[in-house]
Amino acid sequence: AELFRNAPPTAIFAIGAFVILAFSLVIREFLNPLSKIPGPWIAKYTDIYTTYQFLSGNKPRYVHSLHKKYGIMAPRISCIEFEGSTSNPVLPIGPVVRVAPHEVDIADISAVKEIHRVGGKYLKSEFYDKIGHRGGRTLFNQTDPHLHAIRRKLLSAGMARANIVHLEPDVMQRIQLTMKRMQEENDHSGVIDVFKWWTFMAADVITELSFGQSFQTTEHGLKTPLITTLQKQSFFMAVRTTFPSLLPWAQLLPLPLLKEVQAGGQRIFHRASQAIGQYKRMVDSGLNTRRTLFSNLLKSETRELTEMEIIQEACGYIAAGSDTTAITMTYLIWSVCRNQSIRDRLVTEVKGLPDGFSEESVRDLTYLNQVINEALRLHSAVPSALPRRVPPEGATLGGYYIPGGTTASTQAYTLHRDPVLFPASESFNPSRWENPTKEMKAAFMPFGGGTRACIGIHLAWMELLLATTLFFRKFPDARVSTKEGMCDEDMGVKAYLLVSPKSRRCLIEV
Ligand code: HEM
Repeated sequence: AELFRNAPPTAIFAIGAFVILAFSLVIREFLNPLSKIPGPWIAKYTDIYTTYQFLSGNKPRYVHSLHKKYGIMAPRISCIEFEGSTSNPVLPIGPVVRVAPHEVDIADISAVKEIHRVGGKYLKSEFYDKIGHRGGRTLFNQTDPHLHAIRRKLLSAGMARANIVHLEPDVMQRIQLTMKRMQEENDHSGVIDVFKWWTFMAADVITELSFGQSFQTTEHGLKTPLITTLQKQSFFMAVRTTFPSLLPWAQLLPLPLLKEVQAGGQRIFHRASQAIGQYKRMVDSGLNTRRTLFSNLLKSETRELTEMEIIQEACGYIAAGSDTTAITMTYLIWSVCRNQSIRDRLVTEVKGLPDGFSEESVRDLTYLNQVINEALRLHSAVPSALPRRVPPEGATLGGYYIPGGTTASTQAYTLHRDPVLFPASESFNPSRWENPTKEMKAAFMPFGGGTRACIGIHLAWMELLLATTLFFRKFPDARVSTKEGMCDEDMGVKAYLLVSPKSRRCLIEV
């Protein structure tokens, strides 16, 4: 009391305001239905710690640790039911955890399936509004379901399996060139940086298929600013979505990182607009009749998207279709090369193919498919939260009522590490896919799911099948190098929306 009597009025006012604020926060939290959901205390009041984990490239691991830690406190769901089957009645990880005041993460498979259902009501959250460079809208970040459906319909024909099959020769040639260039690097320096070459390969495939002409990074073999941007784009996306209001001021603020993020987006946009402009002129003058992913959209009689919309879509394809494939291939090669028995079994299978094999003939190779599935499981290129908004009426997910407007995220990192479905989940074991259960298949979501599932899945699978086969046919003795200080730590993961190896390299000796 003595202290208060002598305190200046401003201090008393400040303390009073603080007490009232703290009290109202506690009351609000007490009345909030989300307060029943287990999670760390800080997540009830602020998203600051989760944002810190996101910007540090650690959010998927952090959220997974919450599922493990708070699993014990969660109400038990009697079972996860799928048609005709019942799984283990005890969930070993928490089905729902709170990660921020208005965000929960869901690992209960039935709830995940409901969220990512075709035609479902869980729309992409406002997180996606902030992804595009200068507010650009693409299929990937469109949050309006009606506009998304129109755009998806337009782009689906190009990405359909029937069309992708026609593009196989281009993909095959590009991968063959990548093998040749890898061999040259090995002859020259004794090691191959496969992360670099897969990034070149994937960037060239998607640009060639989009514009009828690749950026030719495989030919030049140089890490151009564009390639560096692609390798850093996941981090750039994290910055863009965390500080959206600062970005328009990037040129005026003394923050080099913001300038770099803006310049990166600008670089991809500039290259895409040049390439689309050139391709369109050739199509208009009848000089280029090569089939591409955008052929139909560029024909003058059926022009349904403006040139600007096609450029933005092409930027989206470059961003979504290059790093994802390159990362998957890099971790696949690294994982296989670390285990001689896995490598030898795969080599035996692919060596048996005749020269001049096609994708058709590798599509059903048993062990090859198991290896790819396991790489997509353990080293998902998109392991992180795919945030969706709970519909206005609210929903019961994983045994909890979640009010409308809450962000319900799901992350492949946790789904792919369910210890019941994937025992010894941290080990790379392709044989676990010999006889996958329905539950394993349901939990396996490397390409997302439902209406917003990856449109590039057929192209991605074609690249993964052909690149893995060609690599192990050409380099049957491939092993992880220890030259230049290469060690497991280099392959530690930085995970934003996409992952990348910490050191941005993966050295292999062949
Ligand atoms: C191994 C390679 C790939 C992986 C793991 C992958 C993964 C994913 C995932 C998880 C999503 C859902 C994202 C979300 O819900 O927010 C997605 C969507 C998407 N992906 Fe892929 N992707 C791959 C390759 C490709 C390729 C080659 C393309 C080619 C352009 C592509 C284009 C897209 C697009 C445009 C979307 C948005 C679809 C929509 O919202 O309708 N992806 N991808």
